[in-house]
Amino acid sequence: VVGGVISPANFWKWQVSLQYRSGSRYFHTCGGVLVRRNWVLTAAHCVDRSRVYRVVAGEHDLNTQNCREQFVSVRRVHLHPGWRRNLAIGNDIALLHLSSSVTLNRYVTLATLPPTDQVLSHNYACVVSGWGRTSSGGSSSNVLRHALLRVVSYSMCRQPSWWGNTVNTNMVCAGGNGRQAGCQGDSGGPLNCHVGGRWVVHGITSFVSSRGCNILRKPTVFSRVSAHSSWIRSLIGA
Ligand SMILES: C[C@H](NC(=O)[C@H](CCCC[NH3+])NC(=O)C(F)(F)F)C(=O)Nc1ccc(C(F)(F)F)cc1
Repeated sequence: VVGGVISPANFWKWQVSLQYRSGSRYFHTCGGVLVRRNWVLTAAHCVDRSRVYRVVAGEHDLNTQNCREQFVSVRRVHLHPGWRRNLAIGNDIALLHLSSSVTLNRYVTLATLPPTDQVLSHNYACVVSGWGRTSSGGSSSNVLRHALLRVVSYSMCRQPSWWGNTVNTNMVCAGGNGRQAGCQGDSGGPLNCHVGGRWVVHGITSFVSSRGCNILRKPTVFSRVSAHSSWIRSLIGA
């Protein structure tokens, strides 16, 4: 996250770290969102390589361990059937079936998902969270960070000087002010929006400009969760 702050520990209780094994160690590669005790929502581009994955719930500082973290392996990766490995086509979303269920407690809770096809209006204030880079081309963060990003309407996001036809209606654009942004390593994590008195995950972090993360008029682009309700429900139930 670029232009953000360090999150209070375990504030985003549905945020998980998605990690892959290399040798005998695991490395953070993406964020994820806990949607059931044994299901995690993430970005398809995070998991479309055959690797051994695990998720860590209750995580804050990737470099320290306390009693709050829960480490769970991934039993099966379900890529969205419409994922074509082209960010512009979209469907950059996947569900991870965990090998066991995490324990819900004061550090780990389930995300609230939006009603089908709910679209937030232009300028609605949301928050992106993650352990990704803190500047374009910079290093990632050991501690969870977040930044305020305002929703950019689809009509504005689709303007030629913005994202043009790289974005479609199954995506949410947010930010683009040249200061705050998601960045590499935040992929798969949540766009958290406070709606009706509670935090709701409206987006799954998908892409930023290849010219940099916090580029003016290139908002961070998220898979719109409310566009994928039926697919999500078909796997995790109502
Ligand atoms: C460097 C930049 N990285 C990204 O946007 C990566 C996803 C990369 C997946 C493939 N390895 N996502 C992020 O950095 C995220 F954290 F913001 F989500 C990028 O590739 N941007 C990009 C590439 C292609 C297109 C498209 F083809 F759709 F025009 C749009 C953006």
